[in-house]
Amino acid sequence: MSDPRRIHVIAAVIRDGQGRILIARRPDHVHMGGLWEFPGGKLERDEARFDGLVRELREELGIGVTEARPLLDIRHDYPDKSVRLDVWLVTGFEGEAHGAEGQPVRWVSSCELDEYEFPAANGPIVRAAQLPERYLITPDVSDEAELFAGLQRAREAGIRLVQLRQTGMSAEAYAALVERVIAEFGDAFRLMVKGDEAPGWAGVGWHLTSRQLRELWQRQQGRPSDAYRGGVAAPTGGGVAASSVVGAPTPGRLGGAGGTLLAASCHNAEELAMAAELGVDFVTLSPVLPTATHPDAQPLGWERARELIDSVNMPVYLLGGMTAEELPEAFEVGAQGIAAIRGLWG
Ligand SMILES: Nc1nc2c([nH]c(=O)n2[C@@H]2O[C@H](COP(=O)(O)OP(=O)(O)OP(=O)(O)O)[C@@H](O)[C@H]2O)c(=O)[nH]1
Ligand SMILES: [Mg+2]
Repeated sequence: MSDPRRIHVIAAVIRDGQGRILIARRPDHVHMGGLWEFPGGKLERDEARFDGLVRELREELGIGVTEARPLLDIRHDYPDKSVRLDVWLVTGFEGEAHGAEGQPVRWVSSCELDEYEFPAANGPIVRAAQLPERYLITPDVSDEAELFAGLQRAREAGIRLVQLRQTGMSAEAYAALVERVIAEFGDAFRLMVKGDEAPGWAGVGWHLTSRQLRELWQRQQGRPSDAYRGGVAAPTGGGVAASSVVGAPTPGRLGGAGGTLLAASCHNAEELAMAAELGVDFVTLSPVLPTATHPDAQPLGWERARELIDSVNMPVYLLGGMTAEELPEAFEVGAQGIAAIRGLWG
């Protein structure tokens, strides 16, 4: 299972009370020298992961970790070495972080992360650092006032990522609704929309159905990246974010937190692999638990969810029977967090 030649690295996304994140610059002479990184280093033999995290942050930054949880676990093969980047989110620490080994360190907002150059493996880590732990998918509601009241409650509950999922609407009516939601909640939410092509509104992301994911993946096979990008109608308003990750293996990607997020709905290993190959920013994986809306669907269960999350290097939101109560279990199996319709619709 685990390859003994793969180097197990613990890295930390450290978030302060204002939501800023700490990055450090790697010395010029080391592997990936001169690039920015999330502080951390190699786990020692027989060392527990949390102990390794605490040790590395004491050595490199002079801080004592008091609160942390796993954020993302990725495997990456550089030409000269293979790493497992075991990334933790640190939300509590004692002491003032400083470059204890002489390295420059900087506190930056999550959007500013896009402006720094990181090693190639770091793209998904940057995305995980920028994405919240709850992803609200709006339920079908009969009237717009009810929808807006629910969105207002979501905003007050601190929800920041929302998919506007209104079924049975014409494309025109849906587009008009999106514009009213942007006018009312544009600053509060990262909005994700459905549709046959990439949305044209600045900052609004596109959430692919699994059928669209498959079509997009098939169209991309054997095509140069430009053809792919042209083929899916790259967003006009938001623009395509320049990838800040050196040598990122994601030709033709539409994603980028500063630009337009691209997400996909996945249900199995095959769809997850397609999403990974397309370089989407994040996915939902469902159904994890039985739900009233899909009583016939066979739920994955937590252990299968864990295996599937482990098979890809992307932030995964678990969907299906999720409420905020399931968050600790979702983190435990390696998820970015939970996605829900009713479970997050206060
Ligand atoms: N700490 C850290 N390492 C990363 C990141 N991204 C990434 O590809 N790596 C790779 O993971 C490995 C981590 O090694 P490191 O140099 O930090 O290890 P360390 O602190 O234990 O130092 P050491 O060289 O003194 O043993 C390097 O090959 C580095 O290129 C990141 O964001 N943070
Ligand atoms: Mg290090």
